Amino acid sequence: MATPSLVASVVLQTSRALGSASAGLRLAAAAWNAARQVHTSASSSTPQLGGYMRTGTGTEVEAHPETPRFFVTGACGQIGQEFLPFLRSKVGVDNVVASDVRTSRKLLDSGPFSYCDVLDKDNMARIILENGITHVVHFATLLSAIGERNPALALKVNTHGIQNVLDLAAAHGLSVYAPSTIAVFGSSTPRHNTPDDTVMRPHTMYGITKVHQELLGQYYHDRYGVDYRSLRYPGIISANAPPGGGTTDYGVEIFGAALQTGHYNCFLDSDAALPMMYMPDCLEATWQIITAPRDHLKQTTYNVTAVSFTPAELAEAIRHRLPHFSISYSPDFRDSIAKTWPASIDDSAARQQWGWAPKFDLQALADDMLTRLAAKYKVQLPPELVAQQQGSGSSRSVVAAGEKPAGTPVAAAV
Ligand SMILES: NC(=O)c1ccc[n+]([C@@H]2O[C@H](COP(=O)([O-])OP(=O)(O)OC[C@H]3O[C@@H](n4cnc5c(N)ncnc54)[C@H](O)[C@@H]3O)[C@@H](O)[C@H]2O)c1
Ligand SMILES: C[C@@H](O)[C@H](N)C(=O)O
Repeated sequence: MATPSLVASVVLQTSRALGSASAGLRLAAAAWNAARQVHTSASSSTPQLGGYMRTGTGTEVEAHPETPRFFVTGACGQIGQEFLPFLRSKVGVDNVVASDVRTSRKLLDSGPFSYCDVLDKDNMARIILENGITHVVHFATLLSAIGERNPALALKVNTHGIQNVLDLAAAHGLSVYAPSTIAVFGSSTPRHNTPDDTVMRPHTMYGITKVHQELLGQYYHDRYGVDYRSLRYPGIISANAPPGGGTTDYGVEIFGAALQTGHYNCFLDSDAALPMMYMPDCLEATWQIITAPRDHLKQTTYNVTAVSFTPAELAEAIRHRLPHFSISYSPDFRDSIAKTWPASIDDSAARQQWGWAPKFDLQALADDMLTRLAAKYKVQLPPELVAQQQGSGSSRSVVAAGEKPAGTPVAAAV
């Protein structure tokens, strides 16, 4: 069966090749709409057009909109802030409704925004119906460290949030993308090259709620036909938005400290190896899984990674550009969490089934972070890094599909 994702992604790729963005979007919208009607009528998930309270029969007006329309929860977070402009550049500003329980001037000025607490299912239903939403991107979550500070709230937000999203998806025939995490694994999981399908006995409340999310997504897919897709992100490193309270946050903080004070006191120990990814790779992976042809996907959740490194190795990559940078270590409870997570993960299924291939290795990531943050903090960078960045136009290190990036070799990240 031709899925909306398949048809629209083929059309988007074709239009990209033709170099015509607006024509491409129109084509994609038409193809998406045609395929979506086939998909919806053939799906085992019958939209309850009278709403989930079954108060009437409703009309089809909002069920088959002209274009894919996205609703993003937790849009003010580290990933949401960067995914929002990325997604809007692909599908159009007005086809993406951002939401969160907080906001910013930038977010409000950038396109449609609605206040939405993911615990409030009625409000979420209202936004979905009023805006003709077809896809939910669910980012609203409490991360690992903040979750250990308030486990009861993490349990509530993380489990009820995804349940509300999935219930509404089943009721209204929506597709759902909700990321998972390497935190689903625990100390009894194989720690190196961790496969997709393995022991999941996490020790944090965050990890427990994400195992629940993965299983619930699979259940709604199998039972109600919900097109649920998920990636297990590693730690995400980004220059624009600050991280939201996780164990991998050191990987962002270290750059600000290096440029502003020349020293960083790390809350993980020097040898705490973790899988990581730079934000541009995270955005691409997310778009790729959302638009991947349904029949290419053999599972609902995939491991994805780019590079594995320890705090000491990241410090070395920074010192390569800023020789005076120094680091000290004061491991706290986050180090204990990190030690229960994989040092590296196996993402070969993602590579084989839908073509996942990261572009940034450790040094490329470090160089790009330093360049962007130096501009933000108005700090002078070493001339050779400036020259190299200007010369290449970008510090990307393209990694061929199926290869591991050239950072720390996975086997050595022990
Ligand atoms: N950032 C990473 O390194 C990383 C790694 C693995 C997985 N993930 C996953 O990616 C997703 C996004 O993570 P992030 O790093 O952007 O998180 P974040 O903490 O930066 O952002 C989460 C957002 O959710 C919002 N939120 C919290 N409670 C809410 C509620 N009740 N209703 C609505 N919004 C609420 C917060 O205000 C915040 O803006 C999460 O599912 C997370 O598990 C992130
Ligand atoms: C790994 C991930 O899920 C998040 N960055 C955290 O540390 O909690």
